[in-house]
Amino acid sequence: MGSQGESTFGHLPLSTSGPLECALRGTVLLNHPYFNKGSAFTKQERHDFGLSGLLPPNVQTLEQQVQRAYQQYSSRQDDLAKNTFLSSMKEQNEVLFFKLIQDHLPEMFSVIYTPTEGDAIQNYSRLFRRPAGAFLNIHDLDRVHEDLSQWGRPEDIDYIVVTDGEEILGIGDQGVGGILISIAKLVLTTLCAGVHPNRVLAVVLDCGTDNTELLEDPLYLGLREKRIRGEKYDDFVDTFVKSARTLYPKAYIHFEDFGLDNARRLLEKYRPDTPCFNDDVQGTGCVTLAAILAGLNVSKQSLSDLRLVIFGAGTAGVGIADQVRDAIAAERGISKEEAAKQIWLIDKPGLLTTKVDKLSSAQKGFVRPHDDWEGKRTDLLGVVQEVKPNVLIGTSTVPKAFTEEVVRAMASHVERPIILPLSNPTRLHEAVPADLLAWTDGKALIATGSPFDPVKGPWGADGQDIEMSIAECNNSVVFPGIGLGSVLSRASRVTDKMLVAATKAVAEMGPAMEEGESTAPLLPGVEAVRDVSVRVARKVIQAAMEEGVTTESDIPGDDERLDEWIREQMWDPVYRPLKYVSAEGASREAKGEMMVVGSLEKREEEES
Ligand SMILES: NC(=O)C1=CN([C@@H]2O[C@H](COP(=O)(O)OP(=O)(O)OC[C@H]3O[C@@H](n4cnc5c(N)ncnc54)[C@H](O)[C@@H]3O)[C@@H](O)[C@H]2O)C=CC1
Ligand SMILES: CC(=O)C(=O)O
Ligand SMILES: [Mg+2]
Repeated sequence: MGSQGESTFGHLPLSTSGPLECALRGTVLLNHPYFNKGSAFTKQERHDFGLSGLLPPNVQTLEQQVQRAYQQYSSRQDDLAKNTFLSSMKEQNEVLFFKLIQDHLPEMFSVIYTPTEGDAIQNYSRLFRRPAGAFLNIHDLDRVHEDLSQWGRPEDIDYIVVTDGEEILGIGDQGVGGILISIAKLVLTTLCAGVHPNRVLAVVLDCGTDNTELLEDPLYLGLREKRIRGEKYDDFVDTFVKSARTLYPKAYIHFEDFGLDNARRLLEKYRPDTPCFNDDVQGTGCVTLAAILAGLNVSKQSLSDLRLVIFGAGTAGVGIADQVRDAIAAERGISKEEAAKQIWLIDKPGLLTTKVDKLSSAQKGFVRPHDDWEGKRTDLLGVVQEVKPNVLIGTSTVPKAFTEEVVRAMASHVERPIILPLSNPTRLHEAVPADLLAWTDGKALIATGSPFDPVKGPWGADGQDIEMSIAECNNSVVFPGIGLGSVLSRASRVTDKMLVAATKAVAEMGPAMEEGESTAPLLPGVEAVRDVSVRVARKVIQAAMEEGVTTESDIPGDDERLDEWIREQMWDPVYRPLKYVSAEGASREAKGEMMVVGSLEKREEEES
């Protein structure tokens, strides 16, 4: 990037401060979301960039703009309208967009992410105003490289999120609308981990859709045909990965919301020689293991005591099982096969035993011998009664599957049942916290896939009412930090040890660990996200160094300097002074030829 300078550490940082060179003027500048400051352009800038007469005279601060934007946001009738308002603001003024959300993160998190983003994705073709991100078409294999090449030079992209739209946020196949999950995850990497918003790329691989509602919708914007699978699909994904690697060799590739058959298969294919990560498998595995570790800390148990039942053995469920199994094996010094015996997976046929047909290779590592279960109930209640688990996880998309009977059966065997209903969006949760607490007399240790309000009840030491905060157990707690650490260290791969390090960092920052309080949330909340990301990134970088997979040479050795090095490179939503440069010889950044280059059409009604 043209305006980058040397950092105090003597290497080229990802984000910088100080004046920003800009070759745009007048309305073109006002319509460019990266450079636009709206009413906050200073008098000097208005003079230098030909803005006089294009703005009302009062020069305002970013804080005043945030105040106005928040009022506008609050006046929107419902969460989907708020989500649309924010998307529109992102197209007008990026700094204001990120600053507004950063200042109201606990309130807005669920509007920019699950559950509201799920509604926006379901309505993508109806709400569509302007395109954002890269749309790749399975029928245009020979165009993939060129289509992808428009987003910058080799050094311009740090972070790519790609989806094929098949299994979005628990709402199933959303076809081309999946582009919005790629965009939402990138917004979180910037908000939570300071990844530069202009150095990222959102991609959807359009392979058709099996969602009949979309196929029948005349306004649907994606390929109107059944999903293409098999060799053609694999060639398409492979062409994307190879093109991305060639065009943007430094970029980290984050796979999101691929279908069950593909998520793990693709991860295993590309992991050995690509800096890539599957959030639903690995991110979910890490954050859930962190919640379990925090819960066991409260119940004064360890991984050796763990008896884990997972309801819904799909991408997320098996991803969690893998992560937990590996942690047990490491802690107990036993084989993975032995460690897997502490985990029971349930899917549609009931408990996965050797008698169940059509098991995926990933599920096979966790099957129980059929003989052990001959004549026993293998439904959720039966398994809970038999196994007496201390941890129960839901990744099934079956709402209310954790019934009162199931939960009471669990609580009758363990003092502090750890219960994690993780299915998104909110309406698909296997149970809601208020019920779980009521059925367990406030004993349940809970974390949920989408955010929930605190729950009040008579669970204080002397029976007095207390309010319990409910931790959100969502991969968003951990993937931004893993991505930041991988990008900053330019890791050539994301190894298991890097993931374990990330998990430990999240677990140790959870209030339940830090405060040792039995009513404290199991995981850190959104208000702590940036600190969590710095810690996760530090641990990930240190693990990457131990593994010998870093390609960045200037990484400081000690914790304090490393934290400073990380923080220094995190992007912050602040206005930088603009310095006019003529277009001739100007950098691509100065000419606005970067990621967020929007079309110059008239903007939405919102003022910025
Ligand atoms: N909180 C978080 O960080 C995350 C939450 N999730 C959520 O987890 C849920 C599952 O996601 P994926 O694993 O990607 O989907 P998936 O489709 O791969 O897995 C769902 C599994 O549940 C099983 N299932 C469906 N009905 C069932 C029933 N009646 N009894 C038992 N099993 C049943 C399915 O057969 C499938 O194996 C979604 O709601 C998703 O939003 C996923 C990733 C991260
Ligand atoms: C959180 C997430 O990644 C999912 O629900 O798919
Ligand atoms: Mg996901």
